[in-house]
Amino acid sequence: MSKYTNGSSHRNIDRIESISRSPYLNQGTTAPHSIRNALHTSGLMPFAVESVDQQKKRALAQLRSKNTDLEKYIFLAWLRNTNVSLFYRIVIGELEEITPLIYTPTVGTACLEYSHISPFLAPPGIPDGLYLSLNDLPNLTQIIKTYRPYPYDDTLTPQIAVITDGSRILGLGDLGVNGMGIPVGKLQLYVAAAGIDPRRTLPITLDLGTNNEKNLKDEFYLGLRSKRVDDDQFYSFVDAVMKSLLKVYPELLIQFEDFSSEHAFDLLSKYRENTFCFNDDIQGTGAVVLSGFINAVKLVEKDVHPTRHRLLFFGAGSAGVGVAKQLLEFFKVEHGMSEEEAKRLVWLVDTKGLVTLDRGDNLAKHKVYFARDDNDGNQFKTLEEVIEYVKPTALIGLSSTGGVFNEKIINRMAELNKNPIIFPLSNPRVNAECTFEDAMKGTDNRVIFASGTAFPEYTVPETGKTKYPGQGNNMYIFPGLGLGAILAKPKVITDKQIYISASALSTSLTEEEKSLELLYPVVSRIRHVSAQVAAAVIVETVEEGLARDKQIIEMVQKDIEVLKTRKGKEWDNLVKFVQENMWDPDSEKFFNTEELLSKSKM
Ligand SMILES: NC(=O)C1=CN([C@@H]2O[C@H](COP(=O)(O)OP(=O)(O)OC[C@H]3O[C@@H](n4cnc5c(N)ncnc54)[C@H](OP(=O)(O)O)[C@@H]3O)[C@@H](O)[C@H]2O)C=CC1
Ligand SMILES: CC(=O)C(=O)O
Ligand SMILES: [Mg+2]
Repeated sequence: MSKYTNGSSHRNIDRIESISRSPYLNQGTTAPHSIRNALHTSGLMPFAVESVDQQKKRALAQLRSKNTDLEKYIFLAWLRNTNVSLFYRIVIGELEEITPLIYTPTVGTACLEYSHISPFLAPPGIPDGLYLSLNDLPNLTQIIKTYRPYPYDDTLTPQIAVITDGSRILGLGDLGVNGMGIPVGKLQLYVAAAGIDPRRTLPITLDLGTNNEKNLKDEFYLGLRSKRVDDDQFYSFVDAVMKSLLKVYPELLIQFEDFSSEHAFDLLSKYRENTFCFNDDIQGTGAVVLSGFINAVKLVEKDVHPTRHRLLFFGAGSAGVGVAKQLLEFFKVEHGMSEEEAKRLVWLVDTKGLVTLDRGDNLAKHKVYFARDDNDGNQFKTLEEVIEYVKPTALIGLSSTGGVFNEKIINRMAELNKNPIIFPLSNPRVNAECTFEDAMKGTDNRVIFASGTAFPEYTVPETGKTKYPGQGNNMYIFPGLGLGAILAKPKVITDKQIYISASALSTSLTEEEKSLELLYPVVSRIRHVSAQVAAAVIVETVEEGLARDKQIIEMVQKDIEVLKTRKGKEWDNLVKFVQENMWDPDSEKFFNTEELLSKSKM
């Protein structure tokens, strides 16, 4: 006989057990004795009932006692998988310290080690994310339906899925199923930075094999031990996953993440017109760099007219081309340039040198749009040669090639420009094209800088003045973009929503941040910034007639003109509305002791 057919008292015991073991509902050492009695957990921990502050203090002390960032990552994963509220309380309270531990750079180290560490990240039965392998093809819908990260809390359906196939994890290449750290990390930022309910997030890794020999030879590698499938199998598997996902969760927002570039572009163009989805590396990165670029343009405006910029992209993959396309929109929208004129401001470099139409190789589809045809037959192989030819005002690194912006390159940028814009955006830190310190030293401290992974501030020895690097990472965009879309409920994500998220991020800086010449707001403000990005996305969605949430349509439509200015009390009210809809580990709305007690008696 099944345990569920064994009478109501057994059902109640099952329920009590799943509440007390739920990483979401259990309160650990802060649970009052009334709760411990009701949940039959008295005696399972020492007598003391401590305050939330004390519980946080202990967790932080433990975290800080670890010797390496990977140990900290493992500790934090365990904490998240055993006590959700405590984990997010410390993340939200210490964003600057903890973001680099759950996201880039440490998530890169964790992904490299994922098969070695993942069995130790959570208690049995608590999954880190959903793995879907080629062998699951006949059962996809059933597997998706039964995936339950937190026992008991199964009434809430996921709102956002981040999905990867592990084929291009940060700048680390093909990591196969070890890429799971990325969807897991991104979704933690959705919770911490934008207040998506953690129970409504769905990290997914597709296992279609790996071409990573190191993984294939690693005795502990946990994915399929075969080479990646061909394109036909790839696209039909992804299609089957998409269909099953949307069958089970029709309203789900899907974020494509860290797919190899050609697949990334193809998947986006295949699904974007009819599915609620976006690609973070192409569109999220495009938006975050656009935002930093808008602020950089303002800083150098007195020396370089905005339409006179010359943008050199080192790296022509999903991120490089995605960013170039987004910057093109800026020149068109803000400066009235034609598409052809704006396109002329962009030069791409890949492993073969300057991307030109007459280079003699078969260009990948996504490179053709920006391939130059005005090079008079000349080909430029090295970055030095291209810099001499282009004389860029901005050098943007999305190549995963650590240190390639060497002293000579940085010095040359400083000779060519009063304030060179240098963005080494590759992740994790070891893959950044240069460090902030090198960029400062190589430009007599004149650089306008943003990197994908945070670098420490730099104090100029001669003046004692401290300068702060920008962090041009899509974490400033995707949480707010996703939250705005989830609230407004359009059926698709449009280019205009992406553009507006960049614009809203660029105007979200405080006067103090502007006075420090920052390109991005400080990370500790990311929750407020995401609310602003979300509010702007909501307004744009209503403006485009795509919003489907009645309350939002009513609220926004009547004040739409003033809301578009992102100023005034109407704007403040909309941001407040967004904030009220954000999940918060300290809110009674989400953790209510009385409710817990009544649930245990049901
Ligand atoms: N800051 C942020 O928010 C984000 C950062 N990124 C980072 O951007 C990087 C690139 O991502 P993505 O575009 O998807 O990756 P891809 O692998 O698709 O693209 C890398 C590009 O760099 C080129 N490249 C690699 N090595 C060299 C070299 N030695 N010289 C010249 N060109 C080179 C490649 O050339 P070829 O085409 O010839 O192979 C390719 O065009 C990653 O490190 C990723 O972490 C990505 C998204 C967001
Ligand atoms: C940040 C990010 O999305 C990447 O490096 O791929
Ligand atoms: Mg990515």
